[in-house]
Amino acid sequence: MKVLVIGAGNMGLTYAQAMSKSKFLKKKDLMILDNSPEKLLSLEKIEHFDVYDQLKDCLPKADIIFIAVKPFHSAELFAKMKSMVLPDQIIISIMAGVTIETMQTALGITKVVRAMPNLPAQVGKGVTSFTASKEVSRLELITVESLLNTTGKSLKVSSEKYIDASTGISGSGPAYVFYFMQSMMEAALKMGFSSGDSKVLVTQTFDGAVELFNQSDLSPNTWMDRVASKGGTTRAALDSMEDNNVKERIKEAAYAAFDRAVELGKEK
Ligand SMILES: NC(=O)C1=CN([C@@H]2O[C@H](COP(=O)(O)OP(=O)(O)OC[C@H]3O[C@@H](n4cnc5c(N)ncnc54)[C@H](O)[C@@H]3O)[C@@H](O)[C@H]2O)C=CC1
Ligand SMILES: O=C(O)[C@@H]1CCC=N1
Repeated sequence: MKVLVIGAGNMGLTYAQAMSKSKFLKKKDLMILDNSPEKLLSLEKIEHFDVYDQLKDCLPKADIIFIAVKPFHSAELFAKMKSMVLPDQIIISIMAGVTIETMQTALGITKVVRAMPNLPAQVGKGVTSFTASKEVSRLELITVESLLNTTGKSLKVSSEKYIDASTGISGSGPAYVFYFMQSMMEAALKMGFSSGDSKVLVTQTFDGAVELFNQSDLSPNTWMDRVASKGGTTRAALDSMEDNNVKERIKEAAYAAFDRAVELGKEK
């Protein structure tokens, strides 16, 4: 089985590296294509896969084509690919918003998987939701799932609605966590801690809280109650967040990303 990754950016390169190190693919089974000269230069230093700058040299050899360019580059890319793609090739797209139907029409093929990963894939802790057109067989889907799992966990969803929805939760989600971290680091700095000390206090707090949560069946609400003493400091902080409707604002933000994913799918 040969896999071609188109777009060697944050996500494409992450997936290429994870797949190349997995037991599913041998070195020569993984190809990567980019059209940026600087990117191609940096790829030369990586030995795990063959690097290309022309579709005609790699696309016909691929069984699975992984598309990881920005959504606004997709139409131009599809136009170039259309005359070269073969009916049996499977497309896996991780582009936000771009629908299965759009890809089937633009490429003139039927086997399309839409997936939504996230950036922690870079450290093997990603989560990727995915769904497929009915033409992708059960066996092919098992192969696809194995490839997606090389970057962490995957979740098969029943329709594309949930791909757009998971974009608002897990796809964009790491940025929400970083937003929270940044806010806490800024508060620590304001309280007089050095930037190094602020980083230690905040990162260890996130790491420890997630670890605690993962090692139990308790809900976040229960854990909040364990931290908060009656009339104490944590309650003062949680009350301040409640007074400012922070929870509602976070939900709105997740919906803004969800809505934007749907919108991206309608843009030409
Ligand atoms: N960055 C993230 O956290 C996530 C990104 N995504 C999706 O992944 C996709 C890629 O995002 P990033 O990796 O962040 O973008 P990026 O900008 O880092 O990488 C895109 C790469 O595609 C290349 N490219 C553009 N047009 C091309 C073409 N016609 N042929 C070959 N290569 C081409 C660019 O040179 C660049 O190296 C996007 O569609 C995004 O929606 C999905 C989930 C998370
Ligand atoms: O911001 C974006 O559009 C992409 C999709 C999910 C994360 N990054």
